[in-house]
Amino acid sequence: MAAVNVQQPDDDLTEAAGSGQDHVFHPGALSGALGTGPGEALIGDFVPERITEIGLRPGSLSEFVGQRGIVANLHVHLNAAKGRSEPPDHVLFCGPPGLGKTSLARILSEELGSDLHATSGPALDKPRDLVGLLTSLKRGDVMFIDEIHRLPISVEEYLYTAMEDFRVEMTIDSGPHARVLPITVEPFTLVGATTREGLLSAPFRARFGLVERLDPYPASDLVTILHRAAGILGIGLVDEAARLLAERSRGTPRIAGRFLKRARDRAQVMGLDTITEELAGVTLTSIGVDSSGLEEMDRRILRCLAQHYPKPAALKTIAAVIGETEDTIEDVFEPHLLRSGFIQKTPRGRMISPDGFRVMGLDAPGNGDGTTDGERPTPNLPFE
Ligand SMILES: Nc1ncnc2c1ncn2[C@@H]1O[C@H](COP(=O)(O)OP(=O)(O)OP(=O)(O)O)[C@@H](O)[C@H]1O
Ligand SMILES: [Mg+2]
Repeated sequence: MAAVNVQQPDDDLTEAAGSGQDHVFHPGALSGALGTGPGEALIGDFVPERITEIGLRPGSLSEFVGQRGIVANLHVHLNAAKGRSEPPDHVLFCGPPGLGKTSLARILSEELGSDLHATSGPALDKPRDLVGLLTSLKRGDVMFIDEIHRLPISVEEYLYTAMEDFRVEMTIDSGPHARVLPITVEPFTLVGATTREGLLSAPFRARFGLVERLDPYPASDLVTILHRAAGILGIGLVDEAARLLAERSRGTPRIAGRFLKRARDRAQVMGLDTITEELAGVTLTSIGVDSSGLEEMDRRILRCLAQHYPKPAALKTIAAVIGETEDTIEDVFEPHLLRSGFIQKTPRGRMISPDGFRVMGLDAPGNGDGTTDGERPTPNLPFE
């Protein structure tokens, strides 16, 4: 079993293992520690939430549901690299939060039978922070950098020679005594994950042999993911309930998993061993998810845009009004609102669409088609 070496605290792993930095995590230890196989946790057993999150992660490419094009590409590339006894090319996973980028990075190292060294862009402040990480890599290991778009430019440039030539240079001393020490790095695979591909510089992006973009999942894939997760959590889930939860999950497995866990809570306190459609519906209502899959924050954004109408609202304004960061609005909330056609991006800011007014139960002012005289929203621009 491959080990996971978390150089910097990584959400679920360090929390679940209750340790800090430089932790080597063996995925197989989880079920051992719990005294159950991953599918054997019963309702009422003490299974901390973050641990169940790890258990829900698909462990191999064959367990990874959906994103068929990406899975097929990874299969071909991994097998070809294994056949040549070479580490695979560097891989970049791009896409909105919760679609499976981290899961794929872990799967990659599992499939290679190599160790995963995980860190994140903001944790690497200076090139020096990279040296220890790079020199600890063994041949064929996977170095995973989450939020890679947040790497400082000096660290990014330092990575270039490591990625291309498997060597780096370290300057020792300063002034007239300064010496440059060349350091060789074992051939490795860098896996980067980003929710903001557009923020990566072109030379950096060009150094990844594979750039894979994850798309939101169709409801049918989410139904499969939910049934698998329900099996792991040890709760029954009728098909209609799975469909309802899937349809409200904005194409995102993480959200589907969250809804499932809330429905399981409700089933548990009611003494039920199966999530029915009715129970799923009550759960969604209780956590503020409406029939269009909108949550409270989405509604706040739409309310803010409706108040500005017919003027577009700048991202900064929306952030101030709803009390969220601009990044979170762009990464987490906006993609779904844009995809559903509830908002539009214009060159001067965001605008609510006629469908946006409708979903909020408001009358669209103006010409009835979302425009007022002299004001015509431009079509949605592609995601950044
Ligand atoms: N294809 C899939 N099949 C089954 N479960 C999945 C799949 N993709 C994601 N998940 C589940 O969704 C959760 C979130 O996935 P993951 O952490 O890999 O997303 P991410 O893209 O790295 O998100 P972020 O950008 O926020 O880091 C995981 O716990 C995993 O259980
Ligand atoms: Mg992630």
